Amino acid sequence: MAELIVKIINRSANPLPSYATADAAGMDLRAHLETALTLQPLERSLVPTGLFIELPSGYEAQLRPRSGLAIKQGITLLNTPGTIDADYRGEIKVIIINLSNEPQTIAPGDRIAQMVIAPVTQASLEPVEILTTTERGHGGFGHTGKS
Ligand SMILES: O=c1ccn([C@H]2C[C@H](O)[C@@H](COP(=O)(O)OP(=O)(O)OP(=O)(O)O)O2)c(=O)[nH]1
Ligand SMILES: [Mg+2]
Repeated sequence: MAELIVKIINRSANPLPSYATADAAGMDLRAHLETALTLQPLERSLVPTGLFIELPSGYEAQLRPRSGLAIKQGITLLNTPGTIDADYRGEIKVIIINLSNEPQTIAPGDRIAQMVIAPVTQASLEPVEILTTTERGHGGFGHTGKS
């Protein structure tokens, strides 16, 4: 696999994110918190990571939920996938929300999300009057049925 260099500053006491297995797609991000954070049902919070990255131009970082947190605690990312632009120099923060019926607690250092680095394609828009005809046409939103 091609190696891509991402510069990183870590202002937290947590270890740097890393790939947990040989072919893991994402690196887990940890909460940079002083004290535990409890979210009431449907409450959301912007959780700092203490991490600042510099991506090469032409790449983004996507912040995605962790499935274990989602199924066990109903915690997900409100804006999934969160987008970290290559020109962003601020702290990476994670917007978590508690979609369970009970209060849920995040402890300092907990792994709250995963970060996937992905290539970006920027497009040029070409204004036209007519688009090409297709079999699908305007059909969408369940147009082809369920089974
Ligand atoms: O979950 C997220 C989403 C975004 N960001 C940072 C990095 C990203 O480059 C910047 C802007 O994100 P986005 O474009 O999603 O937010 P916006 O509401 O459009 O803000 P802006 O007007 O600053 O682009 O905020 C995060 O730290 N966490
Ligand atoms: Mg934006």
